[in-house]
Amino acid sequence: MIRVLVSDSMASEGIEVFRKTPGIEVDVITKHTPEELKELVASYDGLVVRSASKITKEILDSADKLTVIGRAGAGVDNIDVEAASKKGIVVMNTPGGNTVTTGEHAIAMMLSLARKIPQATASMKAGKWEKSRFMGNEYCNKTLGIIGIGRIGSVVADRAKGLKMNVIAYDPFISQEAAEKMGITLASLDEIYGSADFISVHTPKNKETTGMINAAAFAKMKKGVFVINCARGGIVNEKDLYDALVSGQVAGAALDVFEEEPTKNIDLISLDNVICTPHLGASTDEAQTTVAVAIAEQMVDYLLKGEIRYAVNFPAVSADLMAAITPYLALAEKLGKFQAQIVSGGIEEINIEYSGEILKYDVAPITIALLKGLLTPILNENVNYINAPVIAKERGINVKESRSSAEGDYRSMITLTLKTSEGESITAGALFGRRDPRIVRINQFTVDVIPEGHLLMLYNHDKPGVIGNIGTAIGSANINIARMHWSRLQAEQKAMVVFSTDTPVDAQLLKKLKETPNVISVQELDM
Ligand SMILES: NC(=O)C1=CN([C@@H]2O[C@H](COP(=O)(O)OP(=O)(O)OC[C@H]3O[C@@H](n4cnc5c(N)ncnc54)[C@H](O)[C@@H]3O)[C@@H](O)[C@H]2O)C=CC1
Ligand SMILES: O=C(O)CCC(=O)C(=O)O
Repeated sequence: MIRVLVSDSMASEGIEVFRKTPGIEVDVITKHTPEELKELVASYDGLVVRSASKITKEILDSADKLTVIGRAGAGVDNIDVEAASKKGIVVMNTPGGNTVTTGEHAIAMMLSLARKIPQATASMKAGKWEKSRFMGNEYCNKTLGIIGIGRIGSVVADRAKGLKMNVIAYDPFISQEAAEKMGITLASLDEIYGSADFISVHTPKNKETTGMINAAAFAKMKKGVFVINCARGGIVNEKDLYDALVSGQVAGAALDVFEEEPTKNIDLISLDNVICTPHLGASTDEAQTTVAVAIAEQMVDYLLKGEIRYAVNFPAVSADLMAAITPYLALAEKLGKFQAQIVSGGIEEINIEYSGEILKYDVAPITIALLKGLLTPILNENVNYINAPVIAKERGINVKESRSSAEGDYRSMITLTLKTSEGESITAGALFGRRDPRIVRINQFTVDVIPEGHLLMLYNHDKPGVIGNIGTAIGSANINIARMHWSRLQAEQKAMVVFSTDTPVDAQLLKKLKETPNVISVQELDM
């Protein structure tokens, strides 16, 4: 039975998806300390979180069964994705499922902030009628500066335009053309700071954005600016924000997210000009149902069929793309596995050259399959599509992809060049009949080897009688030869032969083959 743990509160519709799937058992345990969670995850195959559970490396250390973590939402900064990848765990999220809801929350926060609605509500509930205390500001014709114009940022921009605001945005990863399509003017950060009356942050939290809105940024902003953060705590430095709010440089702040959650920064949230919500950006019935069902369906498909959708640590592969590239994935994995067994020395660089029809597709997953095949025979650890690139990086292996438009003998070809501490070695693979993997080149030799089962590869001097002697030795060891392919370099008087045998070759026969006259080297390969 496949076991899934839901460790944060999640809409019942999502839990139902797991419950009604035969072969899957789901537990919902939302109250736990980090130590308890660490103990819990050890016995589950899948884990669903929102933002409350912090999935650290320490927690993952005990997660030996875990193959997938699903985030019912967008941000995965509460998950140590690198540690998960290293363990071969897929991390998936549901981008888009709560976009509109969170964009609406940012707008609601902006409107409430400038019209002091929460403060006025609290005052009235305290029995007061303080009409002159809560003088507000109009939005019409004011400038809204959006930092990060992705999914949520663009919803905010769209709604703000409806409020007749002048919208400008900073996002180094969005082209002018894409911004124009959204009807938004791109600006530099300094231009935003210098001209915006409202600034709303919608970037992910990462090394570049952490602390991005700090004292230096506040100093550049227009005096009396309003700041809204419904993205992630820590993008706006809370200490610097406090100072800017107290000095009046910032007229007000609307915060949904905090450096620490639940926040202990009571000084900040107690300020009169701060309004706040406890990370409610995505909290609508609609969004929670959507993300819960989406993540449960994605996880079920992964756990039962190995289908990967919206993984943050694996390239996006649609069902159509997957169907088209599956034979290439198999070929790349075989090629990597073959090459790993014939090279010697520590691998320093891998160069993968793609040519032919394969170039129609995104080759990123094919490269990962090749790395998986290559690293599997070399390492004791369990290598999969998720951790293969991480392991290669950790081992200092430089992975290069290139594309060749040269017309070759095959519809598609993958050529793998390995640079090791002992030299360079090249193999190439192609598909036979568009489906069946073949090794078509081993260094200077042109071959046609089916990379399957037990292979025995011999280099020899190109002299009469060698193949006969080898065949006799194999036959006398009672090993049946299923296939045989040989190739020669006439000018160099060298040849190679690859046998496919029904059973593995033992050490005694290997020794005997190595001692056979004119045999240069012998290698057995397990495919
Ligand atoms: N408060 C809440 O409940 C929720 C918060 N979020 C948060 O909202 C944020 C945005 O989410 P989405 O729009 O879905 O993400 P997205 O990935 O669609 O958009 C993020 C945008 O930020 C831009 N960006 C990245 N680095 C930047 C930088 N240094 N400067 C300026 N722009 C930069 C990217 O190019 C991208 O366009 C994330 O932090 C996410 O975690 C998301 C959902 C709910
Ligand atoms: O699950 C939640 O309530 C928070 C959503 C969120 O922050 C996200 O999706 O990034």
